[in-house]
Amino acid sequence: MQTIVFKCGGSIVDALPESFFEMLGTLKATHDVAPVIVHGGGPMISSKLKQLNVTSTFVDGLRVTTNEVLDVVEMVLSGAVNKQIVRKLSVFNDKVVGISGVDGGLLKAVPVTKVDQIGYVGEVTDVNHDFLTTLTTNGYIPVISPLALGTDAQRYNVNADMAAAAIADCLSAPLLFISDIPGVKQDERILNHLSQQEIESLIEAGTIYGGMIPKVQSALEALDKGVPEVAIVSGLEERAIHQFIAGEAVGTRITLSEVAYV
Ligand SMILES: Nc1ncnc2c1ncn2[C@@H]1O[C@H](COP(=O)(O)OP(=O)(O)O)[C@@H](O)[C@H]1O
Ligand SMILES: CC(=O)N[C@@H](CCC(=O)OP(=O)(O)O)C(=O)O
Repeated sequence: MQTIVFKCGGSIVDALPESFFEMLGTLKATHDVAPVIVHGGGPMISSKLKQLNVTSTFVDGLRVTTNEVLDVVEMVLSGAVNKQIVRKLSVFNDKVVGISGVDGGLLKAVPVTKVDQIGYVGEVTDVNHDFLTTLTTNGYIPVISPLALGTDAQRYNVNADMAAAAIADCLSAPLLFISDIPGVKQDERILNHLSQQEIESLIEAGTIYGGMIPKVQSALEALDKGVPEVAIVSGLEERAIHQFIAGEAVGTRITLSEVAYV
């Protein structure tokens, strides 16, 4: 049985069709693939913060997270968004379990170091492999919200792309980023393939910006640690997800070095 990590971005969660949940919910039966789902919810957090009159800003695609912001992040991600995905998947599979990275010691984190004064933003240092594989080998589909535990019961807000990459690394599983765009674009053209060097120049040039920065950086980090395959696709392209499972070219495929795109 193969495991694949699917990261569902907050940008697309609400627009995902029923057929998407059916495909993921029946993946074990149809393809002998165990899905592990990691989700975001950035737009939903921003909208709840706005409603509560709490200001929040981003640095390089990461949300500056005060304790007040953290309360909202946890409420929205581990509450509303997580349970929405669990409910929609449960129509097609009884064994869907929604957890946050805080549960079962799933994700351990330390404060991020590459950005100053960003507050309670964590980077994952440890993933509980036993816990995850106990779930997947018993047929459960984990749906994971990206909060993590530090020392002294401190919670951290982890960018969902970074959490998904750490989980894919722990499971040595292919990683598919499901977003609201069909791939990384340059001048409105989708780039079918991106190497580390190309990514660095596109960030430098401002062509890759905002939430796409942690996505491509997490992809590179995952590949560097041995994750076999990483791609970015739109959640509205059902065929793309089937093609990824079949090992075919989809969306934007990311690799460390320049290789001929097959
Ligand atoms: N070069 C690029 N190509 C495509 N999208 C880009 C690019 N640079 C930045 N983006 C932005 O990244 C967004 C996807 O990242 P994000 O909003 O964080 O999505 P998700 O919720 O799926 O993690 C796109 O909707 C787009 O606004
Ligand atoms: C540190 C940080 O930025 N955390 C993210 C977590 C949610 C997320 O990553 O959601 P998307 O996948 O929809 O972007 C945030 O607070 O928005």
